[in-house]
Amino acid sequence: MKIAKIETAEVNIPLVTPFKTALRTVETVNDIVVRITADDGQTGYGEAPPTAVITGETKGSVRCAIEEFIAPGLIGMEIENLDGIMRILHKSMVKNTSAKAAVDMAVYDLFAKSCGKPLYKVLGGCKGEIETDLTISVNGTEEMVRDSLRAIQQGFRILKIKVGKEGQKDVERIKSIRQAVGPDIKLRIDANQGWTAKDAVRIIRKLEDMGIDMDLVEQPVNAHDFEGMKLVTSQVQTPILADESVFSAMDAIHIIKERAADLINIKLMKTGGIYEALKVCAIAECYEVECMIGCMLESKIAVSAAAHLAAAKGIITRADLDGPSLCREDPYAGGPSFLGHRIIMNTEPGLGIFKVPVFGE
Ligand SMILES: C[C@H](N)C(=O)N[C@@H](CCC(=O)O)C(=O)O
Ligand SMILES: [Mg+2]
Repeated sequence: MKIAKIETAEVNIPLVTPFKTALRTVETVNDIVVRITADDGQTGYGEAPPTAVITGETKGSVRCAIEEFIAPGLIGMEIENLDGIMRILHKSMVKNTSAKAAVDMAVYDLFAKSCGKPLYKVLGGCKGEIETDLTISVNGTEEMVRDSLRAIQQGFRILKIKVGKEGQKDVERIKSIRQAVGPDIKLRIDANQGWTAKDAVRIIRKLEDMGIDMDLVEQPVNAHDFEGMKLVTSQVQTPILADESVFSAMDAIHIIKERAADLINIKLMKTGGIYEALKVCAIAECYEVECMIGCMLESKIAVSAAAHLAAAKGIITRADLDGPSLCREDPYAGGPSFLGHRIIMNTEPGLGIFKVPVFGE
């Protein structure tokens, strides 16, 4: 089975409510999708969100990277030569990790289809189901409490609370949500780089002193502030998760060896896809550092690829794969079922997705 054609298109899906973090506010999932067609007519799908504030990519840069730099080197290659494809893909240009991820997942989709198995089984996994959290956007405290209670009514047992706007208000936000949801709901706190290291230590310690239990605090300080990450990790009890600080396997080695975080958030859009994400998993396994699998504002194609990786790897113990739950509609057919907090893996080969309307299917 050879790669015959690589196409891109744009998908636009409104969100249920605006998605707000310390870095940005977004109202729609407006991503680039990829279709790779093999010479026997089989298709593989991928997706890349233009998360300029995190990866530096835009819709235009993703399309240009795929069409002008990545695709030309891959046309005609045998899908069975997965290692060769990945080496060429990753050498095609530096950075542009979301563009690479979209092509990488479409290749893995086709590879798994050629094996006749769902991707997570090809990757050696056997988890048929995984649990995701749901993100609560950063807003006024009352609105965040309301959104948290609604999420619980929908069945979510883990909430990812966005903060990082104003230190004192963030303490109020987290305290009020904990009081409203009770002790059994897990709270993950994501500051999206919004605090200074000293702020972060003060805020987290204050919450700890009030007896407020947090599953983890994600990316408290600037992505490049390794010393800050190290300081926070060493000064608080709550586990610190590196998100924007870890893109590649080399970043993971650096963060882990420096003890600059307790946990790592793997996102295909940061690693450049499954191939590099597997290396991050291997490194994390060596050091027994647990990982979370996360997503950007992605629809079901990209989040399905992440779910397959999570279903395959034991070192991924947490999932923040709420992209499809944040979308108002699901335009695709097939793939894992996203039923609130439950993600049930597909039994069909590959990612399982078989209809992507923007390609006229
Ligand atoms: C959507 C997911 N729950 C999430 O919060 N992802 C990112 C932010 C992604 C974005 O801005 O698109 C994160 O920081 O973990
Ligand atoms: Mg994050």
